[in-house]
Amino acid sequence: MPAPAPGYVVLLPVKPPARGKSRLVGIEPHERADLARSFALDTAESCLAATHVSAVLVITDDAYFAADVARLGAAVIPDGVSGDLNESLVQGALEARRRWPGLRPAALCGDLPALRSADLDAALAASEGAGPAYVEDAVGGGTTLYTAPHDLFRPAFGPGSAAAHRAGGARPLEGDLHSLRHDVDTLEDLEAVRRFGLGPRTALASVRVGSLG
Ligand SMILES: Nc1nc2c(ncn2[C@@H]2O[C@H](COP(=O)(O)OP(=O)(O)OP(=O)(O)O)[C@@H](O)[C@H]2O)c(=O)[nH]1
Ligand SMILES: C[C@H](OP(=O)(O)O)C(=O)O
Repeated sequence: MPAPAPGYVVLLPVKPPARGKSRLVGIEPHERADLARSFALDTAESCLAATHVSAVLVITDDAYFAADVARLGAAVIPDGVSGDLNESLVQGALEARRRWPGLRPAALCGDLPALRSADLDAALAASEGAGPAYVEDAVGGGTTLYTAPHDLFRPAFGPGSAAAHRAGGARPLEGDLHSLRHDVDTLEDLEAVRRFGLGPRTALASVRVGSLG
């Protein structure tokens, strides 16, 4: 009989919304921050609703955002190394291991405002097994999810991250996983994910952005 699937702790890094999502151009700074914050809260909520997710650990240096996401039920820690996403994820994984020793870490981008819990569950179920695994983004070349047992956890997010994860021994997860592959960097990306169903905060925030209406 196969061993039972491990539960996962999602590590969700979120740049302070007032500084993140700089490629959302042509809107006011407060509108960009409102969208960035909404993307991350909707992503967190979808993670918390996933069957294979037993905990969500948000990594952020924004105290206001930390309070908002904690109200949803996520745990929160600050960046381990400010400005270094991958090192902060490594430190987040160490903290996750201390808090939840039985859970496998999965790093997920916080800009998936149309994420469906079913897609996340499908990816996590498919990542069972010994080695690291990742989900390539819809554009190609980037990564939206990376998971590995603690001893092999070496995230390499950033430009060319899919190739970097592959070079590090991770296997790409196949399948549609549409809502999980579509991270939102631009307003065009936001339009593209509407067909999957925007999370509630993002839907409202996009109505508040007059130029999107
Ligand atoms: N905690 C933390 N999260 C980060 C950091 N850099 C990026 N992230 C998060 O990692 C995920 C992927 O990053 P990007 O798509 O590059 O997001 P971004 O930096 O807000 O966007 P751009 O300004 O367009 O580069 C998003 O959830 C970001 O909020 C960091 O230094 N610390
Ligand atoms: C974090 C990065 O995402 P992007 O900035 O390309 O959305 C990646 O794909 O590794």
